[in-house]
Amino acid sequence: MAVSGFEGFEKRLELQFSCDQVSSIGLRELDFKSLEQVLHHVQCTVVSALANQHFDSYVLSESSLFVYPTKIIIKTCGTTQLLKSVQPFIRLAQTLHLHIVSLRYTRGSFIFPESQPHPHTSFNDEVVFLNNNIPQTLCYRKASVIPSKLSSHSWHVFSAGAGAGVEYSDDVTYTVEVCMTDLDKTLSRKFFRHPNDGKNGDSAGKQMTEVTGIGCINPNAKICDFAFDPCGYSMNGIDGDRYSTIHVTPEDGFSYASFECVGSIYDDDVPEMVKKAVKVFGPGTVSVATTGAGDDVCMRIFKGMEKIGMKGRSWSIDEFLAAGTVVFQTFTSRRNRIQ
Ligand SMILES: C[S@+](CC[C@H](N)C(=O)[O-])C[C@H]1O[C@@H](n2cnc3c(N)ncnc32)[C@H](O)[C@@H]1O
Repeated sequence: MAVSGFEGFEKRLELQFSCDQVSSIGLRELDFKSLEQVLHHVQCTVVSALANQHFDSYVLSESSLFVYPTKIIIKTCGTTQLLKSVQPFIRLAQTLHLHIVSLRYTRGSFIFPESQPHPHTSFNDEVVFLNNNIPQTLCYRKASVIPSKLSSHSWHVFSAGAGAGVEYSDDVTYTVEVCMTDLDKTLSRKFFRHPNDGKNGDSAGKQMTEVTGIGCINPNAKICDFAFDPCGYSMNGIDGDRYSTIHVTPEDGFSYASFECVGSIYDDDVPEMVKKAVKVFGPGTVSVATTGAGDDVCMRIFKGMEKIGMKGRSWSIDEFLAAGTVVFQTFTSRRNRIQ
């Protein structure tokens, strides 16, 4: 951990691959040892895993990894070097005759930016690194920092694709990334372990899932959870072909929690899930970045947040040829106002 405190804000990478003849399991064919070697470059490890017929999910020492037949999603926090996984993942996929067709990198604003190692020393450094480490075939590129009215919350996006709209052309799903800071202190305490409780990371995590209400956010999801010692919590939820994930840094002074899930334009349970997830933490500030959803989904998220006492502070939109529309909303709790 950095001397200042633990950096909760995750870096997130989504890599989409394609192949002339994709086997039914595609990237899921990669052996665990190869994945561990990539994670070694990033500087994190697997602490727990869960899979179904659609994808594999891993809880990491710093956040999560999801492996689908043609897609990898990895988010890591702390001082991990996430972008060092780009080339190794592309090379591993090539061994299965899969080639990369799009990449999306997103993150919020670090609480402790000065503690980040290269290439995460600044967004500019990250963009230079990405431009130098992805193939020329990903020629539709754009980097943007989406601002908000809260100086502590901006949304950093880099997207690259082999064709305009290649990633989302026939995709009916969208992604919601929620970042929460200044968590309610009483609720945060639930993410601290009890000394000598005789539990391990898995059983303590299971108990946290139950007592905090996280298990009720999507009652259909199977959950893989882990409690860190002395505090901290991570979970992956799997529901058919959709994942959800929560990570919690409960320490006072730099408390942070994130919720991420996938929605479909054909159903409308995501705004309700976002509302339930935010209620678990009672945060002072919340940002919600929605990628590839329509206005009505964003409006329902906005209204849901206002219903639970959050005041909408900003709503910004940016367009990415390779990723679609990104809507970035911020909120503050009516219990306090943080600039
Ligand atoms: C990995 S978890 C969740 C990460 C997530 N991005 C977040 O901050 O919400 C981080 C929390 O676990 C705690 N923790 C305890 N042991 C840890 C370990 N070995 N590796 C990473 N975090 C650990 C940290 O202090 C922090 O509170």
